[in-house]
Amino acid sequence: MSKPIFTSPTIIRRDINNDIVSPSSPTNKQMSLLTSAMNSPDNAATLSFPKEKIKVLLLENIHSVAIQNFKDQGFNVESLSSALSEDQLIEKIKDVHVLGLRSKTKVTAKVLAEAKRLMAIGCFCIGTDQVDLPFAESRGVPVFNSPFCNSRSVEKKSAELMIAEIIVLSRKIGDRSREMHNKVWRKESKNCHEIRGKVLGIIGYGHIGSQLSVLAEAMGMNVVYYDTARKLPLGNSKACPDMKSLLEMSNYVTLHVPDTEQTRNMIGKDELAMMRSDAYLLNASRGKVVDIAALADALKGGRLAGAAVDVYPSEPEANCNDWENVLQGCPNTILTPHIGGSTEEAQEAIGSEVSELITCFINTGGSEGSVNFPEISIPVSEETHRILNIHHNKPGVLRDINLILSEFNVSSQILSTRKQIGYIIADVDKEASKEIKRKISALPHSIKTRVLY
Ligand SMILES: NC(=O)C1=CN([C@@H]2O[C@H](COP(=O)(O)OP(=O)(O)OC[C@H]3O[C@@H](n4cnc5c(N)ncnc54)[C@H](O)[C@@H]3O)[C@@H](O)[C@H]2O)C=CC1
Ligand SMILES: O=C(O)CCC(=O)C(=O)O
Repeated sequence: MSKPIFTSPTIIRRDINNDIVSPSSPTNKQMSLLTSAMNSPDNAATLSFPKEKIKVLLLENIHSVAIQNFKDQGFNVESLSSALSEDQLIEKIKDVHVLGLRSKTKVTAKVLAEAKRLMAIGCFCIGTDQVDLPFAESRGVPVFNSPFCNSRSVEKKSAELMIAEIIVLSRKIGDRSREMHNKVWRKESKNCHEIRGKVLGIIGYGHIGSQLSVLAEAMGMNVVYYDTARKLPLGNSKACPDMKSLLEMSNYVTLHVPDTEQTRNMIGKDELAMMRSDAYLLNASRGKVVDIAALADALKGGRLAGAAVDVYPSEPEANCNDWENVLQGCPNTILTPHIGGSTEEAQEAIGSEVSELITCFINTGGSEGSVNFPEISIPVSEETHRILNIHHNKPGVLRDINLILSEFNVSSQILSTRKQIGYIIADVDKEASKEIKRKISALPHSIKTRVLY
């Protein structure tokens, strides 16, 4: 899981070249630590940032380790405990360079269109469905996440949570506990079962699903899974040819798929009807994957033995005391407020990983770990300046860039493309960087160009 991460701005090591520095603070030595020259429509003139002018907006209570990492870089950090609505975000995003969020803030095309200075987005979680990734890509904004750190609590944290819920459902602990709090002593074993020897059906056998598979087998369960991609079966687990066969044979069905057009409402009335009437459904993936009205009907009608739900089609932006949901009051139903990734261990690891990926991108241009951007990095050199160029991926653009570069001494160069954009890093002679930057910025297909030195 660990990737080499640059936490310090090693490429930038001397006083800023006055030709490139913003006239507003030419003597600030700090400015030598980071110079960013972006040619987006709003800041076509060369811009150089003192580090404290890099504005980082963190939403949804991101772990303090991330705040500290950004502050250690000298960035200006604002951290809020809740999500922001689209309108609130549009208002705030205008002068933000780095946006950090978790699962609730929606970064729509409308928001991104206003984000003229945005250099990077950090999803301090696994899922990235809350960000319009193609639009961010088209604007040259890389999105980073933490695909692994969250996993054991969801995989690891979450996988641990799922194991806990499987046992709690099987022994009806939720209902018994609620009764005890209401003075009811009801000791019974009817419809309570061991999990050993039971079939766990995992839909989505990725990081979380496969971690869960290992834990479940260790507890004596038989694991089957269904995934649209070919997956290596871990331990004795077995792939199902289709979702129907998994639904029919499983005592527990657990969902670990991303939110996509294909997975929305993938469990509805028909799929619930395929499940055994003594089976349980668990969903800690995304709320829209399950039709919760149909699930509530099945639970109330006794057509399912219970459910554990962590995610909902609509979730509040912050903690509240007036949350309402159709699943409230359903028998043997555990409802949790999207806590699959909420352990201190996971939040700290995520905070650290994502802030380091973003810092690396800002300080060196290295884009490894991005989910919507060409992933490249090359070692930094003391001897050169670094040109970073993001451009529309059109025929001829590389020829035009290389024509410019061919006039100068280039010590290293790397290019990678995705559907819409190309990203090039070139290390060039120090004296030439300003001119190269100016020429490449002027190319019709350039989206953003930065110089690091
Ligand atoms: N409740 C919570 O707090 C958390 C929820 N999550 C959610 O869990 C999801 C899964 O996380 P990971 O396992 O890390 O993701 P992953 O990307 O490693 O695995 C997802 C798997 O689902 C499969 N898949 C995609 N579409 C499918 C379909 N239509 N049918 C069957 N399989 C399909 C993929 O091939 C992949 O193997 C995340 O996308 C996120 O939405 C993640 C962390 C915490
Ligand atoms: O903890 C969170 O806010 C989000 C967890 C989650 O859903 C994810 O990692 O995708």
